[in-house]
Amino acid sequence: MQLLDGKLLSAQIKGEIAAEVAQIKAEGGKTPHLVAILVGNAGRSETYVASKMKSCEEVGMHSTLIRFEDDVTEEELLAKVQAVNENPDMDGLIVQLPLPPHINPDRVMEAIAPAKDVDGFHPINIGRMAKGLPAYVSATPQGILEMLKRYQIETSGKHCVVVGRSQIVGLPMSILMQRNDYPGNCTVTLTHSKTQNLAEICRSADILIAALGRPGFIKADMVKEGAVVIDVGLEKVADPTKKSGFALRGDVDFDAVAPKAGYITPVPGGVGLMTICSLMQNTVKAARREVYAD
Ligand SMILES: Nc1nc2c(c(=O)[nH]1)N[C@@H](CN(C=O)c1ccc(C(=O)N[C@@H](CCC(=O)O)C(=O)O)cc1)CN2
Repeated sequence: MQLLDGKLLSAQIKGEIAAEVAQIKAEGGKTPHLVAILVGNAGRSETYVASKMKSCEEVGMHSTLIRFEDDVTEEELLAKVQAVNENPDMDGLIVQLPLPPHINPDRVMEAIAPAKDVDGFHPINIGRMAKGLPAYVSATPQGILEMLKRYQIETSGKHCVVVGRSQIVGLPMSILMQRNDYPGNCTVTLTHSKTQNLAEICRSADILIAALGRPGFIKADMVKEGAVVIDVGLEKVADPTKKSGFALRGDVDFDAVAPKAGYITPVPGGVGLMTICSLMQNTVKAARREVYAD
């Protein structure tokens, strides 16, 4: 079994981004600028946004955090999105999810200018990605592709099973793994809560991507010997053995599955860290106007 080490890769990638940003600056170009909007403080959103801001600083990029209380109205939020859209100094904009229940996330995502949508959640970016056109690809799927590439994992002709059909991970991942490119050219099965014979389908996977948000759901008897196992889950679970009283767990029962897997991502230290790197990479692209020209 080989560990797919997100910590190691993200340190490498951040070094590469820092070098690219330094070069842009040396050539008199514009410093990439990421704006994050955080509404309230649901779950671990505060931690994730803080990590995004810190990463920008580490690679020499500008960042701005805009905070709203939980009771912000959708109109107020949309007005701020519009203001960032119109600000030429701001290259990329993300709105941290989840949003409070009174705000429609689809309406907010659609309000972000596609050229600044570095999360790749706007329907135009999802559609362009599906058609294989230049687009911002959502950060977690892009981070997984980067991981497969950097560990030179063969994907062509393999059976890739994606567990979970979320719009930000499962669905885009299934589209990306079937495209005629590397990583890709897989035969893909996208599974979800209504899928029958899930364990059997998972057992037939050469590449198993678990993104359903249920800690420890993927057990050893659901995994083929030698499979590549990618764990997107990240949940806080009670753990009395820890000083904090909790631990972070993925969707895969790591201790049971690891001895059977060919490659496996740890949680934490796997896919989550790659997500932040992809966001940085997309923001550099946005500053360079690589995906959408002015
Ligand atoms: N606007 C967005 N909202 C959300 C996204 C997203 O891509 N865009 N994805 C997730 C959360 N997420 C990014 O925002 C995210 C999740 C995990 C990590 C990460 O670094 N994980 C570390 C552990 C960190 C910790 O909790 O201590 C790891 O896996 O090692 C970064 C970003 C939902 N919302």
